[in-house]
Amino acid sequence: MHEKQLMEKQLVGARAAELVEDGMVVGLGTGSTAYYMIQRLAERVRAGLDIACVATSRQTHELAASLGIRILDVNQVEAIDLTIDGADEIDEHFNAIKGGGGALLREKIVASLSRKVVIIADSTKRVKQLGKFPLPVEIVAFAHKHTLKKFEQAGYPAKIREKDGTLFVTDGGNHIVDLHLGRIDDPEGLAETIDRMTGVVDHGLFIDLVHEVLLAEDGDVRLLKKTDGE
Ligand SMILES: O=C(CO)[C@H](O)[C@H](O)COP(=O)(O)O
Repeated sequence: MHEKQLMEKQLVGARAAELVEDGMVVGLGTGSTAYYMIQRLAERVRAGLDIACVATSRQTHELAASLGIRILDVNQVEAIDLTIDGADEIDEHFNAIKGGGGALLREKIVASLSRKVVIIADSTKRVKQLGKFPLPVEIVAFAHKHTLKKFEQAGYPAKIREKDGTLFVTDGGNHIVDLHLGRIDDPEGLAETIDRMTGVVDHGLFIDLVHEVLLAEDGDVRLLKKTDGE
């Protein structure tokens, strides 16, 4: 990772933690940008901020709990006031690709339960068109080779994700297929097509789930709102 990108992640992560208010139920995202948000949030909790959080991955749960942040099971909360999460790509319509870290399913569930979703992004994440970043799709382990083949037969260059020489396993016990599409002309249509495929649990296309983007750019942070026509 370039130094500039790292600094932007730190900057935007720390700034995002300031969006959290006393009494909120907060959804904590996953990834390196979320890491910096959680670090700053923990400082605020130690200084007296009273919040409860739900985590989008085991990794985030462990990190936040180790820093003294109160984590609830998602079934214990009625709703989530604010979720702050990273993204692999975010376009002008606030559609995103997520799941680079393999947490897309819980991330999408938590986002769908949230009153407000804010994506925290370094400047490399903002794109005109989605698709350069491989689109992660979570598939069940059963018959995964056949599901992979179906993606290829449908014309989507697909690669099953591996980690340390074995298949990557998500928090839900599933596998991930990364679709190397290059560009996605119709995110909504693609999302519907993938949703219909047997063996698919969910995919990393986040359509109409994001309300705001906190974007690091030129050494500063800008809050973009969907109502701005973004
Ligand atoms: O979707 C995610 C994990 O599943 C992450 O939010 C996404 O990969 C961005 O990660 P990072 O902040 O490390 O660039």
